[in-house]
Amino acid sequence: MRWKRFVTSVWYALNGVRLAVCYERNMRIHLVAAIIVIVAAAVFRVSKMEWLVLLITIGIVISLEIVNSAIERAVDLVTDEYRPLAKEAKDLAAGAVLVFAFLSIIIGISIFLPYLHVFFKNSLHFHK
Ligand SMILES: Nc1ncnc2c1ncn2[C@@H]1O[C@H](COP(=O)(O)OP(=O)(O)OP(=O)(O)O)[C@@H](O)[C@H]1O
Repeated sequence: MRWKRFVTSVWYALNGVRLAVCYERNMRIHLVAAIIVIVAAAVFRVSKMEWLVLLITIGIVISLEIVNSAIERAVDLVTDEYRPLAKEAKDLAAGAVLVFAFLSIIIGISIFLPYLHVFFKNSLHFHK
């Protein structure tokens, strides 16, 4: 049955997400950051377009972290000895996460900065 195979593969994929959340410290850091960003976006009532950019960014960071974890496991499966290629594979995968995590900080700052500016300006007026 085709749908049964589909449900099984979704189940395995969800297990992959569970493994990343349970065993990867960096994944938990990304999740905490994502929750903070989502709460801030709701509080500041960012525009629909900004919501989309934030959600895409969060999705890419989390997906990259899951792929990075998969590569780490695949490398560990091949060897537990010191191998220059194993190092390169792991460092390259980690580099991919780092590049996009850095970009996502810039995206977050450029979206929230105008809202923070208005917020602090208004609270200064309120205290005068
Ligand atoms: N078999 C290996 N041969 C050579 N260098 C390795 C090997 N395994 C890991 N390394 C190096 O050590 C670093 C740390 O490896 P480790 O397996 O602890 O993963 P990690 O990058 O610390 O991931 P995490 O922090 O998510 O556990 C790697 O980034 C890589 O530079």
